[in-house]
Amino acid sequence: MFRIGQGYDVHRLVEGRPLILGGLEIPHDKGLLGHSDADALLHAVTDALLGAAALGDIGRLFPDTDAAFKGADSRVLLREALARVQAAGWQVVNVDATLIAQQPKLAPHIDAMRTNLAADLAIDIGAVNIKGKTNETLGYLGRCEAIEAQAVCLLMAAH
Ligand SMILES: Nc1ccn([C@@H]2O[C@H](COP(=O)(O)O)[C@@H](O)[C@H]2O)c(=O)n1
Ligand SMILES: C[C@@]1(CO)OP(=O)(O)OP(=O)(O)OC[C@H]1O
Repeated sequence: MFRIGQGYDVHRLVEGRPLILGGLEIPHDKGLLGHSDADALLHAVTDALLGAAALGDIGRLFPDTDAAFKGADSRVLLREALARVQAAGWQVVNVDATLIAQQPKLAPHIDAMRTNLAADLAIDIGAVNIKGKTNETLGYLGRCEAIEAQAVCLLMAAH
């Protein structure tokens, strides 16, 4: 049996924060604001996993009112979500994601992000795809006020 899940996240770009995406620190003059490290890509992937397994969403598992998650490494949150998904009898088949970022250019960092995601999801790098898009200068994404992530995930019954 197979199940599909979808995830979405957006975080505001501000000065004085590192830009963390896919578990990487990417050189940029601004970073994403959030309770955790604000890794929008990993949050969208986490929600896609949880969605496919009908296990709710990232904010229910890791509330942004809980001091335990302040400054949290989103890779740790993703691995914990994966453990819940696996405990419910599922394994990840593949993940595909899109990052909408007017700046910076993400292409040089895509493979390193895929490596991190593949490691955290315990799947082959060939089962992880990440795409960068600008927003053609339109709206708040186009004005570099935020970065958005969208993800889909396919799960397969483990047994
Ligand atoms: N932050 C980004 C945005 C885009 N790319 C790469 O550029 C290609 C063209 O993007 P458009 O938004 O103009 O369609 C896109 O397919 C990506 O390969 C990027 O690396 N980083
Ligand atoms: C990750 C959590 C928890 O630290 O906080 P944020 O970093 O603000 O991110 P968000 O995408 O709002 O997701 C859920 C949260 O509860």
